[in-house]
Amino acid sequence: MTKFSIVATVKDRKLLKSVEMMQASAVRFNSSHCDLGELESFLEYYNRNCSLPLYLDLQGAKFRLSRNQLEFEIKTGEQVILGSSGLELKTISIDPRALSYLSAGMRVSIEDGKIELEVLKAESEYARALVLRGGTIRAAKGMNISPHPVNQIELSSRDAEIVALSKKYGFIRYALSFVSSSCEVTELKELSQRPVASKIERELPFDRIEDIAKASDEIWFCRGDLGAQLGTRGLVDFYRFFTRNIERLNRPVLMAGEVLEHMVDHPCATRSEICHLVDIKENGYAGVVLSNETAYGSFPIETIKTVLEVTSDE
Ligand SMILES: Nc1ncnc2c1ncn2[C@@H]1O[C@H](COP(=O)(O)OP(=O)(O)OP(=O)(O)O)[C@@H](O)[C@H]1O
Ligand SMILES: CC(=O)C(=O)O
Repeated sequence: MTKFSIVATVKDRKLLKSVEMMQASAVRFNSSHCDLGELESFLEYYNRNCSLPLYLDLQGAKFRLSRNQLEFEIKTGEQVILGSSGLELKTISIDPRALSYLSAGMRVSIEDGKIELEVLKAESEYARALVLRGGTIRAAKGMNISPHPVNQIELSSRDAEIVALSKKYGFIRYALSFVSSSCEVTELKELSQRPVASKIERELPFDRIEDIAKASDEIWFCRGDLGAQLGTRGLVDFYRFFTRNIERLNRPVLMAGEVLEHMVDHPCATRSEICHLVDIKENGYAGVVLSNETAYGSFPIETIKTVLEVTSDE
């Protein structure tokens, strides 16, 4: 029987040795959180020091706040600016592609729904929004409007540059965010000649997901963004339908997003997390992708240990 995969996200080189010693199956590094120079030096180090496969996560069609965004708190009930303006309000610097889609009344979610805004007024350079649920604004965090308005048909120039600098490494594979068609995946595979995991992060007709799977080596079911796109009930309905049809995809499918989220700041998982983890395995998922738990959580090694303990066949 194939081993249940554990992909551990890291944000720098510090955890690599321990992740390898814990027998994780692969490492994930998100290219959206660093500049190309930092990425190159991380890859050089990885090449010399880690023998696990490395998924390089590409932004694809996903919207994010700017990497230069300053950190600050926003409070429920206050107004903020999205984009840039001279108004005396806190300014959240968003993906320029997103601005043209904003209109009054639209909901904007930041960091998988931790922060919620409602657009009050949209201009060409900026939008004014009311904070419905406050929190801390941080650089490069994901942003969602639903339904996601961008269907990418080719790689962005930044993603193509990342592929050009990374594909020489034999340990590299790619995880492509917000995929909506098989042609994006085919382009990436042809350009890189490397395996590609397609991240399902928005609702798509199942036959489209089947097409994407045919072009991909692996599928990741990404609950963080799916939850922001679909809301609670929508996520549950999509998850149930997807899971019942998982065998039709004929590819390994990994579960990503809040797998053992409680362990970001607690040494143990909740009972419901561990029971759900074993259900995921029974339902045909081939593994999990750990995100916050290993990227910045306080108990990364304990998290990997817990997944091993719950999912091992012995
Ligand atoms: N290279 C990095 N540098 C700094 N912080 C990072 C880096 N990689 C991850 N992080 C931090 O860890 C968090 C989790 O990383 P991860 O890539 O799983 O999340 P994400 O930004 O929500 O993207 P995705 O939705 O693609 O998972 C990030 O939001 C960020 O705060
Ligand atoms: C992992 C990821 O991208 C998500 O859960 O949205």
